[in-house]
Amino acid sequence: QVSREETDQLCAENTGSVARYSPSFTAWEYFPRDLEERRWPAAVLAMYEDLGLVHRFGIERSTLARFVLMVRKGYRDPPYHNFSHAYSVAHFAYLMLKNLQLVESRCLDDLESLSLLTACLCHDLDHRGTTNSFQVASRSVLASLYSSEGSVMEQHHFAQSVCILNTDGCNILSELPPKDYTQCLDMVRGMILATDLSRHLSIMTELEAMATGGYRSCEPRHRRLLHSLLMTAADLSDQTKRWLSSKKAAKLVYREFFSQGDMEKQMGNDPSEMMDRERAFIPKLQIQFLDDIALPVYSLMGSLFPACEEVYAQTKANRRCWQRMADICSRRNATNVQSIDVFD
Ligand SMILES: Cc1nc2ccc(C(=O)NCC(C)C)cc2n2c(-c3cc(OC(C)(C)C)ccc3Cl)nnc12
Ligand SMILES: [Mg+2]
Ligand SMILES: [Zn+2]
Repeated sequence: QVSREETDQLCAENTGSVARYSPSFTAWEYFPRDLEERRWPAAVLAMYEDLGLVHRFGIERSTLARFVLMVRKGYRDPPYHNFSHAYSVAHFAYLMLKNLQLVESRCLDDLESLSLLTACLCHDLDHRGTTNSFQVASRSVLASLYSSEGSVMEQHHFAQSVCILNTDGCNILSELPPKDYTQCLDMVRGMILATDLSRHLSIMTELEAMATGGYRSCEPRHRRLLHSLLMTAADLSDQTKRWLSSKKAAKLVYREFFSQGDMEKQMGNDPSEMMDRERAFIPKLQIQFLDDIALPVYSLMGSLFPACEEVYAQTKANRRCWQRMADICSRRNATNVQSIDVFD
């Protein structure tokens, strides 16, 4: 649980305007992890307030403070999938809501805005730094619980979110009428499940059709598709920031992948190239990941929301940097993660 003084201290924080955290807090290029770590919970409170969600849904400040502190406690400390990732993903959702005016333009309503920010904050709760397939291969408890429906980790992340909401004094949705409460939880569940890569890949065709034909807010399917796209755009947002920040984030992802690969070797299994520190050539893998997964997401965002073009442009710029690194590294035939440190 969370101590009383911690909650009171956070609650007392005059979170005030978001400019207190940085003059560029609402800029696409702002890297939220540049804010000192102990101020992240206060910045999350400020985002809920700045979006008008505290007032609109009658959220008690102390409840929101306890909720955010419980969520922070609910994250473990793997290299990448820790609270700093959750906080960054929530910040990007805030940027999209703010800069694309998703509620003002009636693409989303208030309840979807509340669901999106909350889903982002909770979307990787209790992550162990290993993938869904590793859960199944290692016969983890989570696999025994969830592998029949797939999305093992994402189902667990949602279950953990519900646990926190059901903890005394942490239910930020308690003032919602029953219908809205159920709808919000249902949307948070769909949004968290949308961050399973295989689910994302399975809706790419529908997303492209929606981007070509235009978003129709009157169609429930379009709204669900938009929820999913916004979640993946937020989940990958490290790749839309300046080069050094996005490269550093990528290295943390590979630190997780490589330690999973080490465990797979100990289990007598052969890890995929991406997980194998002996075989992986990160620049090439990153170019593949950006081309196959990240760039299409921001290209779709750019075609649905012109104000998002610069995000797509920065991600393309980062891909060019990986290409330059691939050319230089392969000339020096330096292959593994240590060699790319020379660019720090
Ligand atoms: C820098 C960076 N490189 C990555 C390289 C590879 C992969 C990967 O999973 N490849 C699997 C093969 C089968 C293609 C993910 C990477 N990745 C993610 C990420 C994205 C996720 O899924 C959504 C958000 C739905 C796209 C889910 C989990 C993660 Cl860790 N975040 N940052 C990264
Ligand atoms: Mg995840
Ligand atoms: Zn994530």
